[in-house]
Amino acid sequence: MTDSATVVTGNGPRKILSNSIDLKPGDFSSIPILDLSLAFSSDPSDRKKCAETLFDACTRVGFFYIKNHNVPEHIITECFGAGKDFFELSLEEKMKIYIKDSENFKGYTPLLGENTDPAGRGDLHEGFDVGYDYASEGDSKMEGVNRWPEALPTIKEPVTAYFNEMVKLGKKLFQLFALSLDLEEEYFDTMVSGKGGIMRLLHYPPQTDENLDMTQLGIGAHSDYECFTILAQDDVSALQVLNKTGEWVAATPMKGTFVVNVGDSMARWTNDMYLSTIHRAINRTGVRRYSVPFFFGVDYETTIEVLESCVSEGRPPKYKPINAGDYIKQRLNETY
Ligand SMILES: O=C(O)CCC(=O)C(=O)O
Ligand SMILES: [Fe+2]
Repeated sequence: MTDSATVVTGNGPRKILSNSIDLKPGDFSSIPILDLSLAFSSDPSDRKKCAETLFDACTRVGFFYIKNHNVPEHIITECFGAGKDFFELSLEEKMKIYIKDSENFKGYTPLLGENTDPAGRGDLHEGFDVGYDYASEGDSKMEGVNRWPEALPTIKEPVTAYFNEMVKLGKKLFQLFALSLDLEEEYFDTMVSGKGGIMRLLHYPPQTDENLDMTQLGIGAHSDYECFTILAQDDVSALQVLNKTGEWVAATPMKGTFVVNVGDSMARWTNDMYLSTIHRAINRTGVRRYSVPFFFGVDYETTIEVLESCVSEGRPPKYKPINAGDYIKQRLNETY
């Protein structure tokens, strides 16, 4: 195994310095925490202060925790419960809604069914993908209904409730991103109906040291495609974030928080001022791990173009305008 590797991102290949399994402190050795109670304050100067912390986190790390996010605890617990029940179904039941039988990337991905890192042998997780639930109408690029397991219809309600909470929270975060970029707080409002959200229930079985191999991780090194991801994790540690010196930093689960990270689409909007940081997950704990990432982006008809506030003489636009739907669909096609 060489010490460096190349990770394919939505914005081109990126060389990473360290391909080792070890965790070490590097240029950032911890992930900042954002207190969202300031973002919910009626005082604009509180919201601006929160946006400044977000700016620091996005330009320096690309990852941050959020606390005081206002998502009711029971909605999160019930969604994790639905995930556990789903993954306990037989493979035969789960394969009835196999993601590759769907034209719009909804349904089940079995173990090793996905290969986040093209150099890897497949990811050691299984997943269930859910999107905005609207009947086929209009010409949106990712239109379509969700696919629920016939044998477990009860999961629809808690999963949908969680999805709707994430849309609410995501819209709030978009306002904070706008403020942090010196835009009107409402700048993204008309572009984020929630239809550009993708949610995944994930299950990572434990990996023992004997079968641990750099070509087969829980999820291989990658960047996310959308604007940002809101991740709920249980209390089992697995997520690691790559810093600029090539070292992996653990995003240890913290009670009452979500982990948020910048994705490739936001990197484009911001001319790479905001970092779409590479990350991976390895579950070496000996117990099962469950997580729920929610990838939030602008509606698929939106044009993603470098924001004026992120361009200067010394920093000309690095990216051409691109249609959000085409961009995301292309990335999903590369993964599945
Ligand atoms: O499960 C995790 O901790 C991370 C998942 C992730 O990075 C992804 O699905 O893109
Ligand atoms: Fe990710």
